[in-house]
Formats: sequence, structure tokens, C-alpha cells
Amino acid sequence: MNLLQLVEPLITAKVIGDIDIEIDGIKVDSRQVEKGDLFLCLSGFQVDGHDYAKQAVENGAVAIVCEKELPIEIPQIIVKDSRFAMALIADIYYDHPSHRLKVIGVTGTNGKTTTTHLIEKILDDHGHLAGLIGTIKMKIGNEVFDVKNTTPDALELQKSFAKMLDVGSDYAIMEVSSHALDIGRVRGVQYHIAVFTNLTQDHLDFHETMEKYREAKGLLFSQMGNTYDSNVKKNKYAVLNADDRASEYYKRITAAQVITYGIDKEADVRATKIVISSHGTSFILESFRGTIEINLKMIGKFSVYNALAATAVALIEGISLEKIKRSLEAIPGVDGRFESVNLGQDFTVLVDYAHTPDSLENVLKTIKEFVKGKIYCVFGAGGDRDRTKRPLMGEIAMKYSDFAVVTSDNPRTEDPQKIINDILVGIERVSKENSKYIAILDRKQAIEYAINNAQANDVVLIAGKGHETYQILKDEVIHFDDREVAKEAIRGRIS
Ligand SMILES: CC(=O)N[C@H]1[C@@H](OP(=O)(O)OP(=O)(O)OC[C@H]2O[C@@H](n3ccc(=O)[nH]c3=O)[C@H](O)[C@@H]2O)O[C@H](CO)[C@@H](O)[C@@H]1O[C@H](C)C(=O)N[C@@H](C)C(=O)N[C@H](CCC(=O)O)C(=O)O
Ligand SMILES: Nc1ncnc2c1ncn2[C@@H]1O[C@H](COP(=O)(O)OP(=O)(O)OP(=O)(O)O)[C@@H](O)[C@H]1O
Ligand SMILES: N[C@H](CCC[C@H](N)C(=O)O)C(=O)O
Ligand SMILES: [Mg+2]
Repeated sequence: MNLLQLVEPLITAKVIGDIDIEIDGIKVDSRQVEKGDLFLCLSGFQVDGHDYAKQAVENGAVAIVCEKELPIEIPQIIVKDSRFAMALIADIYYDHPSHRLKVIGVTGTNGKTTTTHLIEKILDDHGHLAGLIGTIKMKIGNEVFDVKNTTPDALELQKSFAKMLDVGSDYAIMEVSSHALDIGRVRGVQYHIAVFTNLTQDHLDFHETMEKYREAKGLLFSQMGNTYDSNVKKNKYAVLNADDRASEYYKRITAAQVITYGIDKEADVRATKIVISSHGTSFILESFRGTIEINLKMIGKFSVYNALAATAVALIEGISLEKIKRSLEAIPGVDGRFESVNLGQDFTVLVDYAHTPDSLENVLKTIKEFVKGKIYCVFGAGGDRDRTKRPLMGEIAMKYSDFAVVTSDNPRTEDPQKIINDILVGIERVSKENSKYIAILDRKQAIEYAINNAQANDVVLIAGKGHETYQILKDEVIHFDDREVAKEAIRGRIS
């Protein structure tokens, strides 16, 4: 593509050199640059991409986009904000792929992965080909790719949309993280439907305050643009959780048509008569398209919220209640979310991705609804992440479980014992004389401890890492899968 044409909309950019040249690709990582590429210098959180411009040139870059003039021989396009430029350039380079797909974005503290998977299942069952982007994987056609981030950067995102179009997808369903919204990874994406799950504490290391966190998520709704814009091929919809206070704010800042879902408050799509058991959750779904009984295999009130959000999306897309019911009822659950590890033992082992105070509380409350014995809660908290959630998670574990086993999650660059100590502050704040808890640094030993001590009818919840098959330590990433470790421990007990 001609570079002059590609950067034409960046009207305030200062250009050094002749940019009336062809580029063969765009890269943000100097190590991946190939002959003929345009290299974008991003000032990162760890290092500054500008320091790698030389390496990019050595690898064959023919031009760079940067925020300051650099001592290199190839043409430079100097912009105010190279992340902003990246979003714009990527959208143009891949020929506005999000305008040719129906993009459904899901944001919120908890439930994004689950809700996107439910929407994908309903659309696929209904003859659509939906691409999927999120925490567990990226799916394009029938191919599945590993992901580094829940929401990729603008370049990878637009490229993925383009690939989805190539394989004939008509929908892209994606998780939109608050980080992505905040640093502009999804800027320029045209959303057809934006979904909000909920807003509770997380990521205050990054956003600093709940208000800023709420505002970051709000960008998904405010950036939807004007519903009545003549360029917009279809109407735009904001699907909001009526039971979450933040929805009022999102309603105010969006021009999209608002469809609400909920349980406690009046809503366009609502669940009543919820019954939770150890095998599933049933409820009556009342909607603007009629009423139907749903029997989910997934467990818990939070699962009902996710099902309602997915239902609202499907109803907007004109899918009948009967078909939605059939799809939702067929879903066994999502990888690593309330996933049972069952080798025939007389107690229950559940692996779940709860890594926030709210999700831990929801999961434990759900288990309380059906448990006949005691609850063991094995959990930790991620390093280099919101520290203030740690004591809160400790308090919640003490409040809703009978035995807390505090351990390591992904310590990253932090000292794992210090993370545990932060959790113990919360535990000790609420613990009573007969409260039971233990701290075991090694996650494998912690899981073994809970499983070895569980009695008939008890539930062992292993929270925080869900589908993850690794553990991020200071200097290395090791293979670690809670489900495998739990199975081994159960086998050890049974034999
Ligand atoms: C804080 C944050 O968002 N960081 C993201 C950011 O990395 P960064 O800015 O730190 O990158 P960097 O390492 O400083 O490098 C800066 C630039 O130099 C370039 N570079 C670097 C080295 C080199 O040799 N050559 C070179 O060109 C890099 O390619 C980059 O362009 O850009 C990277 C590429 O897009 C992301 O992978 C990375 O996410 C990191 C891994 C991360 O942990 N992010 C978390 C906080 C995150 O974003 N999480 C949300 C989900 C949260 C949730 O809802 O639960 C997500 O969407 O994933
Ligand atoms: N609607 C919900 N409300 C509250 N908690 C939920 C909800 N749905 C799921 N959870 C809990 O949160 C955990 C994470 O769910 P899920 O992976 O769907 O969320 P997510 O928003 O994608 O998380 P992440 O921010 O890590 O991408 C689940 O394992 C469960 O414990
Ligand atoms: N998307 C979340 C995942 C947290 C999962 C937990 N296991 C951890 O590592 O903290 C984050 O990056 O904060
Ligand atoms: Mg997710």
C-alpha cells in the first residue's frame, strides 16, 4: 500500500523524507520487522519503542512513525501520539474491516469471557460464522490461536477482523478490556452491539480510582457514535445490566439504543423464579419477544446474568426465544469457569477463574446454595495487579468458606509471600477464634492440602487461574494447570 495515502488523515503529522513509497506490512515490534515494513515506535510501559527504531531499520523497515525525530536514514512520520496513529493506520490498512463485520463488544469486570462464548454458541447454532477474541483464545473460522492479551492492540485486532472476513465470518465477538479502551486499542472499531456485564473493584493499579475505571469502560459506549449517522449500516445497541448502578452512566453517554437485562430491577430481558442446584440453574425468561423457561447447565445467579446478556444480543439479531433456549441449555460451561474435576470422589472439586472480590463472593455464595459439607477455598492474587483487592478477597474467603487455603496465583515480578501477607491482612481482620485458614506458598501443595483434607460432601474451590495452563513467576513461566494438579491429588487419595 502507498504510505502517503495511508497516513493522509494524520493532518498534523510532520513528515521527514519521501513517503510516496509502497509498504509491505506494519510492525510494532522491531524483532518482527521484515523488508519493506513500516515500523511504529510506541512508548510502552516497560520500554520505549523509539529505542528500537535502529533495529527496525537493520531488519528492513522502509519508514517509521514516531513521536520525536530520530537519527535514522529512512523517512519518518512524526505524530503526537503513535498509539492513536496506530489505531487509525491499522483501520485504513486493513480497509475498515469492522465496518464489514457485525462487531459485538463485551465489557465489564466479570463475565466477559463467559458472555462472549454464549453469544458465539447461539450465533453459530443459528448458521452464522462468528469470530471470537478474548482471554482464552482467538478463534477465526475453525482455527484457534493463543493470545497474550484479552483485547489485542489495534494492529493485531484490525488484522484479525480482516482474517475473519477472509474466512467468511459475518460476526466478530470480542471482550473489550478497560486497559484496551483506556490506551486506545479499539479506537476506530465500529461496534454494532456493546454489552456491559458489571462494574466492581479490579485493576485499580492501572486506573487508580473506580470513577476512572468506570469512565474507561464507558468509552465502549460513547465511541459507538451517533445511531442516526448515515454511514452506519445497522442500528447500534447498548445492552446494559439494569441491576448495576454504572448502567445509568453508560445510558447517558451513548447514542445507541439501550436494551436492558436484569434480575432485581425491571428490564427488557429479565429472569424470575431462579432455582440453583448443584447440577444447574433454571429460571423464567421474560422478554419483549415473550416468555420461556430456561434450564442452564451452568450454575449460579451470575450465570443467569451472563445468559440474559447473551439472550438480549440474540434477540436484537432476530433469533427466536426457542432457538436461544436450545443453545443456552446445550452449553456445559466455559473452560475453567466453575469447571468440575470429577474422578468419582465423594467430594466436589471446582476450578474457577474468580480473581476479583466480587467474582469470589459470587462463586462462594453459589456453592453455599447447594453444599452439604464444608467449603475449602484455595486462592491467591496476581502479582503486578491491583493490591487493594487482596485483603478484600481474604475477607470474602473467610466470610463464605469454612477453610481458606491462601496460596500463590501468578506472582509475576512480586515476592509471592508479600502477596499472601496482603491477603492475610483481610483474613485476620475478620477471623474469629474458630476460623480456619492456612497459607501455603506453593500452589500445588495448597491444592493437595485442600483435597487431602476434604471429607465426603465437601466442596474444594480452586479459584483464580481457571483455564490457565501456566504460572508466571519472577524469572520464568512454568506449566501449571489447576485441573491437572487437582486430578493428580484426587488420584493420590483414591489409590
Ligand atoms: C500495561 C499494558 O497494557 N501493556 C501492554 C503493552 O505493553 P508495553 O507497552 O509494556 O510494551 P513494552 O514492552 O514496553 O514495549 C513498547 C514497544 O516497544 C516494542 N519493542 C520492545 C522490545 C523490542 O526488542 N523491540 C520493540 O520494538 C514493543 O513491541 C512495543 O511496541 O502492549 C503490549 C502489546 O500490545 C501488551 O501485550 C501489553 O500487555 C501486557 C502483557 C499486560 O499484562 N497487559 C494487561 C495489564 C492487560 O492489558 N490486561 C487486559 C485484560 C484485563 C482484564 O480485563 O482483566 C488485556 O486486554 O489483556
Ligand atoms: N456476570 C458475572 N458476575 C460476577 N461474576 C461473574 C460473572 N460471570 C462470571 N463471574 C465470575 O468471574 C470469573 C471470571 O469470569 P469470566 O472469565 O467470564 O470474566 P471476564 O470478565 O472475562 O474476566 P477477565 O477480566 O479476566 O477477562 C468466573 O470464573 C466467575 O467466578
Ligand atoms: N485479565 C486478568 C486476569 C487475572 C488472572 C489472575 N490469574 C492473575 O494472574 O492475576 C488480569 O490480567 O488482571
Ligand atoms: Mg475474560
